[in-house]
Amino acid sequence: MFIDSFKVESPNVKYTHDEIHSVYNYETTELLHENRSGTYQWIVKPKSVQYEFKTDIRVPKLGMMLVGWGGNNGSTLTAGIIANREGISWATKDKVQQANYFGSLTQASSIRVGSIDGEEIYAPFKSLLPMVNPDDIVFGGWDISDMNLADAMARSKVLDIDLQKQLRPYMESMVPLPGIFDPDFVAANQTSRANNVIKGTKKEQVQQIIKDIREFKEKSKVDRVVVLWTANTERYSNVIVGLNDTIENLMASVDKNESEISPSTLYAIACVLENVPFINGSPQNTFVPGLIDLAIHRNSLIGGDDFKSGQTKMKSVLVDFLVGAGIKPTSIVSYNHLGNNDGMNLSAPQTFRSKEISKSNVVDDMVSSNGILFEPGEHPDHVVVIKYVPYVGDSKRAMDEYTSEIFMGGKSTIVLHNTCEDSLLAAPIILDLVLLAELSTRIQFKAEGEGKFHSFHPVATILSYLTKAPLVPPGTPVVNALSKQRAMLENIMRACVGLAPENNMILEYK
Ligand SMILES: NC(=O)c1ccc[n+]([C@@H]2O[C@H](COP(=O)([O-])OP(=O)(O)OC[C@H]3O[C@@H](n4cnc5c(N)ncnc54)[C@H](O)[C@@H]3O)[C@@H](O)[C@H]2O)c1
Ligand SMILES: O=P([O-])([O-])O[C@@H]1[C@@H](O)[C@H](O)[C@@H](O)[C@H](O)[C@@H]1O
Repeated sequence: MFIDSFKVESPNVKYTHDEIHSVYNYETTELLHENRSGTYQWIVKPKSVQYEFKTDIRVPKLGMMLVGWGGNNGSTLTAGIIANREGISWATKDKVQQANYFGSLTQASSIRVGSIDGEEIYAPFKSLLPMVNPDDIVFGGWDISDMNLADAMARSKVLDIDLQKQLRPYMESMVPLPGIFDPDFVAANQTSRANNVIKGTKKEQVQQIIKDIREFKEKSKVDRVVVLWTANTERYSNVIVGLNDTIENLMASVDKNESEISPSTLYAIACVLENVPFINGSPQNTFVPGLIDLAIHRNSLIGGDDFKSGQTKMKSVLVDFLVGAGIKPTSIVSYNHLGNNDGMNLSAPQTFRSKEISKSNVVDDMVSSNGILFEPGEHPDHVVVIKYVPYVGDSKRAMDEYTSEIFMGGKSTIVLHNTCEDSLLAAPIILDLVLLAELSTRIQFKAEGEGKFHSFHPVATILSYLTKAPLVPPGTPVVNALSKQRAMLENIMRACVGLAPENNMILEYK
């Protein structure tokens, strides 16, 4: 059965007019490696830590500023939200299609809240905590191409033409602000697009982005802004001692107009200085060490990297299943081709290399979780290929071959083939990233013994379900397995309303 909403009644949860306060017992373990009677043993001690969560339920009016607004993802997301807001339907060759949010964790997935009379009861994911309604989001952003959003939607060739015609009047007046462009960081084939760029030194460019955010806030009367990079994949920046390794060195490099500071890092600096959450949807190392330190120092949310949309999402499910089932994946070969502007930009070796890195590390945590299958340091062969094939446009083809060793020396090969519009996968992920980033800034918590409530660590691991290469604070484990990432997010939100983590035991029926 599906219910629309629910309220938790518990001595551990208090609702006031502006917050939900919950007291939550976190059941965890403490590990010790101790010498007991001459031999070292691992001792695992269950432990319970009491936490308090405070969630501000006053949902702000939210502005979403996209870097690369006029790209395939940016124009598709803008179009999709307007179509949902306006209740637009359109004729396809199969049927009359209604706008929807399929593919969005927050808008189109559900959570289990319990069972009654032998029936499981589910509710919308978004009913867990008050979140911004996508209908109320105000759009803005930057693009190095000055094309308005209606023309950009047509250029991207993603949405049905009947839908595009209906959306055009809403999108024609939306024109991206000039962006920071540096041809050294993207493929040479992108330069012809760059007719809308911010001039000046790097310091002046950062100042311009700050001014843009302030003016956008003022004009659109939003309370909060989240900025998200969905612009071209850049090459990796070189991380160099003295250049970008500390806050001071990074800021001094901006002042000195050092060429190795990338456009994405400049946008991120501006956001951190303005205390505006900044999310990186592409694979490059925007978050150089000096920037991570700056975000920590100013307690300003940063999250990334690289939307986990298609092939990699499948990989973080399939390899988790294989390793969890005691099957040993030994070779993973992932190939895809696509013909959109993203594919064209990735045809240069240096930008492809950024993607190769974010797509390759995704199985590491699953492999290292099973020492029965894998020796320390042993990894499956893992190859990632991307090719640019203009004819297929945004309709990405992904082909994967997984070979595994099974019982008694047997071999199992699984082959997957997926054809799908890349931007229709990414757009709902962008929406979720922005909504969840905003929500997480309204949550405060403290563990027993901690005097004051505080926010989550500014490096937002809570967003990792949505990214290929989750950015984590130094010394924090990276989790790529999709089910674990989803459970982490859902369980933290459940804790905020005093609900236990979903444990799937269903003991009441055993
Ligand atoms: N679609 C997916 O499934 C998916 C998944 C993961 C990551 N990504 C990443 O998302 C990004 C966007 O993808 P897309 O298909 O929309 O690409 P796109 O090329 O269609 O759009 C990128 C836009 O960014 C603009 N741009 C480039 N550099 C800029 C800058 N410095 N400042 C402002 N604007 C700039 C371009 O003019 C373009 O309009 C890519 O980096 C891609 O790798 C996409
Ligand atoms: O999420 P995923 O399908 O593994 O990865 C995708 C790649 O396969 C594709 O080549 C690239 O252009 C997209 O931007 C995205 O990164």
